[in-house]
Amino acid sequence: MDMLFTCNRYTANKSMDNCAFCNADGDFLVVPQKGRLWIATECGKLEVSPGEIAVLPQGFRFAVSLPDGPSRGYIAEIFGTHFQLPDLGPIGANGLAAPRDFLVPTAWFEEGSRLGYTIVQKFGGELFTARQDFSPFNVVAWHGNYVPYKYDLSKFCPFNTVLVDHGDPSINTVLTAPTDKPGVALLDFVIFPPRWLVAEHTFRPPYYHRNCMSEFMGLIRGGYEAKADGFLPGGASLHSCMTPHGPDTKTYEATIARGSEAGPYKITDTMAFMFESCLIPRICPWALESPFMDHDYYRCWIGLRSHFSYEEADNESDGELTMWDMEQRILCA
Ligand SMILES: O=C(O)Cc1cc(O)ccc1O
Ligand SMILES: [Fe+2]
Repeated sequence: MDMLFTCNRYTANKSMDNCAFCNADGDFLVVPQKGRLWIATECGKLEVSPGEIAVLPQGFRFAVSLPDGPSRGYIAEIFGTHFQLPDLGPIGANGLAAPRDFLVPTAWFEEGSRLGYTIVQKFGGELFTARQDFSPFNVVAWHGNYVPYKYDLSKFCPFNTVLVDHGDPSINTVLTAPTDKPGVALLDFVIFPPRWLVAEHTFRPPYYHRNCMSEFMGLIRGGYEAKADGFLPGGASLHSCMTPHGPDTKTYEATIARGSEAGPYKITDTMAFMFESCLIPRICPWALESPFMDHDYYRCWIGLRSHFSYEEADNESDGELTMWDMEQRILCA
């Protein structure tokens, strides 16, 4: 199976009744934004609240109930590989998402006949149905580690710069679906949790950049540090590879006004995330034609002006050659 991915938003106003779903194509990573999900799986039950995530691996049958009524959120789907914890590299043994915080269900089963029970199976991108007269949730015990699981994002232990410069968002990777190329992900699930900003002489919000990855972002709670206006919980943005982006004008001006000596500052009431992929996504007509598409998004950068001062700059390198840094991955302005 080729390594592919999809990014989706879901909305639901009705619990699944006498039916279950199964994805034969790939794994789902579910990010609820509003309303809890009670997910019955063949391995047992998971209750997943906004602020938590669930992974439903390829091939598991599951049924979702909505204890809080209408619900919405985001789903990433990956094909050809599975999610794993990122390699912590120089961070060492502790930090980011800890293995002990990933929770799996205990076995749970139901007995008795369930007439006309429907299994909806996604297979090769198409949906098929099958009828049976019993519940698929008749597994009394299981063992192994290929299993649905959930994770509470508030358990994440963020790392960040403690002196200067803005770290790459990969420092906040919760789960990654790797490719064969080290450091290049089919899909990284990255979060932007509440945390202290302490960097000095640094533009603290996300830098202006364009890069080789495609960035689908969502907001679970509160606001996002790079967008003072317009990015609301439940919304989504897509910056495909090499599309320039960065903080909106309001965020930029407020940051510059604080100056380079801004003291420690805690970002609170926020939980944004990113599905980041090395592949270039195609946007489906449903999304392109949505009445909720923000055709004025570009306006968030109108009025950006340079605060660069030629007099203060070191301009001694006129015409000189300098060493090429082969590691350069991101273009920042
Ligand atoms: O574009 C974004 O808002 C996401 C992002 C955040 C960050 O802190 C650094 C790079 C990046 O792409
Ligand atoms: Fe970005």
